Amino acid sequence: MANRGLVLSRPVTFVTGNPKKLEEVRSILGQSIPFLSLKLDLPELQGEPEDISKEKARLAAKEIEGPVLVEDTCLCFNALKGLPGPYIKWFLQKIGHEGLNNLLMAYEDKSAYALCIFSLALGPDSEPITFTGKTPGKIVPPRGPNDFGWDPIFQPDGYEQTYAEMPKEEKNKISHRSRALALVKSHFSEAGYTFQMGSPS
Ligand SMILES: O=P(O)(O)OP(=O)(O)OP(=O)(O)OC[C@H]1O[C@@H](n2cnc3c(O)ncnc32)[C@H](O)[C@@H]1O
Ligand SMILES: [Mg+2]
Repeated sequence: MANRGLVLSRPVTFVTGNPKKLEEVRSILGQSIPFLSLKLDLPELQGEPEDISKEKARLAAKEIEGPVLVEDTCLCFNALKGLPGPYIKWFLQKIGHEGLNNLLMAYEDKSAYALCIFSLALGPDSEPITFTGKTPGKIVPPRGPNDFGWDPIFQPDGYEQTYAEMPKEEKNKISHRSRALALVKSHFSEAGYTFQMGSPS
C-alpha cells in the first residue's frame, strides 16, 4: 500500500463528553495512534446513525479547528427495528435498565446489537470518514457493576457474561468500539499520517 504520508497540522483530538468512552479508546488504541482528547458535550443529534456521527465530527472539527475523531454509539433492538438506536442515551436516562428490558416484554426476540460509529474529520472543511463496529448480543436483566451505560443489560453472543460482568480487557477484545477502532487503526496505517508536533497553529 502506497504511503501517502499526509501531514496533519497536529495530532487528532478525540472529542467526547463521556469519560468511560475515553478510557476504553485509550486502552484499545494504546500507543498505536497518538491522539489528544477533549471533553466537550456535543449536541445529541437525530437521524441515521452514520449521519449523526459525521455531523458530530463536523461540529467538533469546527470547534477545535483541527483534525478530530468522534464516535456515536447505538444500542439497537431487533424486535423494535433498530430502536432505541442513537436515542439510547435518553431511553437509559429516563427508563433505566428495567425499563429497557420492559420494552421487550411483549416480544420473544430479545436480540440486539451494539453499534459504534467513529468519524474522522481532518479539519473543518474535510468530509468526515466513518468506521463502523458492531457486536451482536441480547438484552437481559441487569448483571454486574453499573459503571458504564447499558453494559449490565447487554450480553454479547457466545458469552455467558454481560459486558459489565466481563473483565475490561475481554470487553475490549470483542466490543463494538474495538471493532470500529480496528478499522480506524488500519486507516491510519494505510494513510500514513504524520503530525507537525509542537505548538498548535
Ligand atoms: O459525548 P459523546 O461521545 O456523545 O458521549 P455520550 O455519552 O453522549 O454518548 P452517545 O451520544 O454516543 O450515547 C450513547 C449512550 O450509550 C452509552 N454507551 C456508549 N458506549 C457504551 C458502552 O460501550 N457500554 C455501555 N454503554 C455505552 C453512553 O453512556 C450513552 O448513554
Ligand atoms: Mg452524545
